[in-house]
Amino acid sequence: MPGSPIIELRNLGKHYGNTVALDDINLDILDNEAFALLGPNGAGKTTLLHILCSILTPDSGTATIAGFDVVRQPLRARKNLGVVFQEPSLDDRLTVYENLDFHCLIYQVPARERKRRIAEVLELVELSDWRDKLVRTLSSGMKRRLEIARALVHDSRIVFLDEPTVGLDVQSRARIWGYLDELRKRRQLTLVVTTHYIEEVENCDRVCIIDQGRIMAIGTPAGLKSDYGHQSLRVVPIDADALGEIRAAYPEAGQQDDELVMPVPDDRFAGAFLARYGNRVKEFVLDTPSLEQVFLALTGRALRDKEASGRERTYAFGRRGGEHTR
Ligand SMILES: Nc1ncnc2c1ncn2[C@@H]1O[C@H](COP(=O)(O)OP(=O)(O)OP(=O)(O)O)[C@@H](O)[C@H]1O
Repeated sequence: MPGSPIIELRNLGKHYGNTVALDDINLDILDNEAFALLGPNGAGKTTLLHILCSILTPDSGTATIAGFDVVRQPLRARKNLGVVFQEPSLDDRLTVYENLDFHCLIYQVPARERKRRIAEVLELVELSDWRDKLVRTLSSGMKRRLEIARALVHDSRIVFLDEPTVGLDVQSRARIWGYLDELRKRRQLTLVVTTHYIEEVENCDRVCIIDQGRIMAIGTPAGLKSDYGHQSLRVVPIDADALGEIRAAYPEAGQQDDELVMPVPDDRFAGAFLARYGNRVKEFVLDTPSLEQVFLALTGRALRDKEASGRERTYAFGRRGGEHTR
């Protein structure tokens, strides 16, 4: 169960020249919750995570992790943090084991514990059999799993994942969420995830919708849907006459090809429509509120531009030969 705040942001601001990346952000993330930052391209998600990791310095405001200020006490703030960055950051000239061992060394994991912890995280992400393989021989899905293992190996209490599933196929994405769920059952862990896959944030305890550096709404997926979503009725009339008749009766209906979409204002609406036009339609679907609708209502945009950016990144990654040697 989520507990008290473990990450606290107060009046946090960050500019790049004239671009406002974060505008007066106030936010508490709770111990042991799965928290999603959802926003389109350029919303400020990566900037926020980079400030929390002490990679970037904010222009104004404060951010603390477990009570430690990320600017004044960066080492202590980072001690309990595991990070999976958007861009792959493994050393592909080393083996799976060596990557993890090196990370343990940096985080001062005692030598006698290293082997056990590495074996544990490799088992979790199903890479035990790949322990001695060079990272360059792994598929992109396996590399992501290894990065997750690396973020966990120093027993981090908080894990940041910046677009952990971007560029992966549906099965690999489901697998990664499977590991994260399993992990949260095994131990206390706060997950902070940025994603543009709306279906992924349904798994999270709370979702923060961010756009142009500002928080638009925070809540549970169900709470956001009931506060900002709405039901809609989609019908396909039997012919052009029926379509014209229904359009005239419901001028608020939107039209897509031969389908009409009507906002549902109350519980009686669908029944009343059916009683009147039931024999004039060949398809009738009552859509439940979705987070997509919530996002659209709050930002005035769909998340599609973000998808293009994810794809571009994947292509860029492919152009570099699918490898990263940072
Ligand atoms: N180094 C930089 N120099 C100038 N502008 C930047 C820099 N990094 C980010 N920005 C701008 O700041 C804003 C926030 O970017 P940020 O990368 O934090 O967004 P994001 O939500 O993580 O999007 P994405 O997932 O596409 O990276 C954007 O307008 C972006 O163009």
